[in-house]
Amino acid sequence: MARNTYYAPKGGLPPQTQLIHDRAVFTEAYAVIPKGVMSDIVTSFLPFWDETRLWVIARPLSGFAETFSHYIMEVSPKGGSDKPELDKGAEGVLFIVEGEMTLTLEGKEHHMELGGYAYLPAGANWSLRNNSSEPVRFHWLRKAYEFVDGIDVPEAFVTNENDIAPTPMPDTNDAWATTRFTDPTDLRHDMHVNIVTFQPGGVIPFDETHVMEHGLYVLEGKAVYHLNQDWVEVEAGDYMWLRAFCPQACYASGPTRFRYLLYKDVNRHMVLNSSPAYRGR
Ligand SMILES: NC(=O)N[C@H](N)C(=O)O
Repeated sequence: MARNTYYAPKGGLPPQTQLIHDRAVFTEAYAVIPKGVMSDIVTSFLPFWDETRLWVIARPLSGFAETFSHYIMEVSPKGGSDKPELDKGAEGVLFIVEGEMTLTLEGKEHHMELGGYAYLPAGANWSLRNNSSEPVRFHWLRKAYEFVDGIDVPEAFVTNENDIAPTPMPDTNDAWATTRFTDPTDLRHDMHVNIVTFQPGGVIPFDETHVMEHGLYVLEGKAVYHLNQDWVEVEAGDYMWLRAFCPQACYASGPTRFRYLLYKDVNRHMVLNSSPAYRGR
């Protein structure tokens, strides 16, 4: 009689549930990085950050299209950085999802906790420390700021999402609203990082198809998202990354509200191939 052969590697196979639920997708139009794959084996580290690890969930890829990078940072007690950003041309947003930390920005200390949001203009002078006894987890979105002659660089600010009233989308019975951290008509800003909230059953009822790229990190709830030609189920902890013009719609499919942190690039000309900037690409 044939004997059984065991192929399982020493560490064991992933549990069956994980195989079923991991829904990672990478296409030319979009990517989905489910929370299940943001595990210990895909962490990164950064120069001049102590007691810190991170998950890089978006980065510029082709040099033509993707404008931003997005990290999930985890800073252990006493960790942080006195030299966090090495690129003087990079602006950033920090958004706290767990724990607390001290941000020193242009010489002023800010205690930041859940829902805390900081805008860091290109060239800002900042450092960060976790003085608490628990890890702090936050999102860090970065983009090369597109300077424009005659337009000032926006000033730094620190706030909390709870201090900002969401703006409802017209004609949605408040089922769809956006917490805006910057004024959409303020042309100093070339990126927006907002929070979009749907009440259960709320929808984006048509395929939005637009020039802005997106990074969407699901903060709460569940939904079915239409991405290009596919319907994808997403829930809290999942990430989606959409290239320019990727058609997108959704409906909030769970019993609780569905919310995500949304990156988009805004308010700037496209680089044309007649431009000297193009030749560097
Ligand atoms: N997928 C989205 O939430 N898109 C937004 N309506 C937006 O483009 O601002």
